[in-house]
Amino acid sequence: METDLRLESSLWVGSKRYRAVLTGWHFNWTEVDKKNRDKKTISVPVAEVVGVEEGRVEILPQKSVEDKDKDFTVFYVKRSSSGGSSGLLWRLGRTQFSCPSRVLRDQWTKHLRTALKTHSPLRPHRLLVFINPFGGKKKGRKIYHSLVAPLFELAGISSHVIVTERANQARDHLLKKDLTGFDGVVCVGGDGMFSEMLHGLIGRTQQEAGLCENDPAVTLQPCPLHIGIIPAGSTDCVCYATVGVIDPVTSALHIVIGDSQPLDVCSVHHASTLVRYSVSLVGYGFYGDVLAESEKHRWMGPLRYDYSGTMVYLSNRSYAGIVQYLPADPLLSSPRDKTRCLSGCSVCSRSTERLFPHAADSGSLYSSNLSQFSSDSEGEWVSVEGRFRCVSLTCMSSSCPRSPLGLSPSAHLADGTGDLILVWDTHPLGFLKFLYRHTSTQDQFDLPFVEVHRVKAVRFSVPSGKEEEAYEEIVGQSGGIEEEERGYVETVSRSGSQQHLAERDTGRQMTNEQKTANPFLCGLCCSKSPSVSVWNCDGEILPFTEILCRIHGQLVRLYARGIEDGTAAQHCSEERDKCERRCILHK
Ligand SMILES: Nc1ncnc2c1ncn2[C@@H]1O[C@H](COP(=O)(O)OP(=O)(O)OP(=O)(O)O)[C@@H](O)[C@H]1O
Ligand SMILES: CCCCCCCCCCCCC/C=C/[C@@H](O)[C@H](CO)NC(C)=O
Ligand SMILES: [Ca+2]
Repeated sequence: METDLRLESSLWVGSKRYRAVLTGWHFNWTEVDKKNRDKKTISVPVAEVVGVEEGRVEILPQKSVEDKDKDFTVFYVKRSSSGGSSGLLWRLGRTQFSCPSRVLRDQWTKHLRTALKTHSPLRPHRLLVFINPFGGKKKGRKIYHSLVAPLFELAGISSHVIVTERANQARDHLLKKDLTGFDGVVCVGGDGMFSEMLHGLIGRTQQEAGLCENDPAVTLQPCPLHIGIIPAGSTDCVCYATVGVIDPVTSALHIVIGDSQPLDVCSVHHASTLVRYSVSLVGYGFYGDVLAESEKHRWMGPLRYDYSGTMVYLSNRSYAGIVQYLPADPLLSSPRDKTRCLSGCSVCSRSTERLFPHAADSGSLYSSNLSQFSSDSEGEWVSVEGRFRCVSLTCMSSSCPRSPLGLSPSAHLADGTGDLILVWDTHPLGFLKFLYRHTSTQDQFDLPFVEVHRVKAVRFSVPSGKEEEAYEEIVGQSGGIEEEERGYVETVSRSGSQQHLAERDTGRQMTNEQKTANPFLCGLCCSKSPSVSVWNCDGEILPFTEILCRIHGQLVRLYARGIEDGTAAQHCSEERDKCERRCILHK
């Protein structure tokens, strides 16, 4: 009874008879009672089948095969609801089937394997894995070998593993070494390790394409290799924001089945030079200060962020700045439209068509000649000046366990824009309210001193008097912050094009930047407030204050699928669980 990939037959799970059907996209099995009536159906998308093995196979705690020649075992993604994860937590499901004959068993295994190949074209075959042995609780090696490697083996993925011996080893490897034959790279660590992957892969891709990363106006080439993140750090924000949970097994399963999530990347430039790339937060003021303060208390572990957050909050600082931004098209989406970027997000899908208009013709996302920035940069820049508690630019929601909806709950992972959040100076209780709203579902933008703009580029500079003032602070002649300057400065002006803006990053500014880079680092221990903060770029402190940021739509791809809508995914999984429980009871 088979046509192409379709296969249908009776199979047994334990003592129960099932009618099993492979339709190409789905593998279903329906319990049939003694009167031939259908009972519950379990349906697994072929794309979520991890592996198919002959015999009765277990892989945990270690691989064992009972070679019954009429049996086969199917491993697949099973959604778990434990810990309130709404089905975002994935586990390896396993069902052992018995066939009436060996011929039928071979037909099933052959058809299922062919269906996998046909319907999951992005499954990796060969991966380059970097483990940071010192990340987080220093469990990277153990996490990889006990939880991840068995899943890779089951899925037939061969991996080349490098345990790093120094910071930036992974980045340098990706920049210089032969990467032929690899489908993707995987980091086992935290956001810092992910950042190494990001810089290595983007840099390598631009080198090979002959593009200059320093020029913010250049359209960068998207990276051909996918990035997988196995969370094993003390901050795993990128993993949380793209998968929805911080769990090595879930992330390994997303890699194994070849999920693909494009991601916007922000390039940060100073004086016409690339400083860093970011996917999450580029933040000045509060978030920069918290990071700088937390560096002094690394020994506290992840608790250092809470401690430093409190200290910085109590220090009650605001900073003068000029923020210029290039708004994104307001007709496409808005940071206050109350939507969430979920798996299969329509805003991001429409952006793919806009960002890669020729991809459908050529069959590849990577072969189109992009002009996303140049064509859209015709829009006008907006300029605001005043004192800010914080200035944050985030390419994604930047959700994390501390702030489950994130810095900008309606931001999109892959729409080619970022959200610029301006928190003007306000009284301490107002700012506390703003911070507190990050932890709840209350709208953190519904406050009179907060603005949010969906943007394609941002430039930040310090008012000219402040540069000199900051310099004087270093050499000990400064007068500090002038009280009457706190609060709004109602300047909204229009300035020239992005090209023009880049040209205005002069050598003179760079000299002053270097002068102003350091005073904050001793800020909290000094009695006087510094007049400049530092930039927090995905958890790294930038050495410059005056920067230009530009968002590059979908520059990299992760082995992830964004946040799934819990209810739909959960329903299928619960049905599957019920069936498995019944089978176990009847054994
Ligand atoms: N073998 C190594 N020795 C020292 N540093 C390393 C090594 N391998 C990677 N690193 C660096 O360690 C930094 C932190 O690593 P990672 O992000 O994996 O862990 P983390 O615990 O989340 O980090 P953090 O301590 O910043 O919270 C990264 O920026 C990376 O460059
Ligand atoms: C009164 C309660 C105050 C609680 C304030 C909680 C605010 C939480 C906001 C978290 C934002 C996290 C943004 C993400 C940052 C990452 O990019 C970066 C890299 O890991 N992490 C850090 C710590 O900078
Ligand atoms: Ca975005």
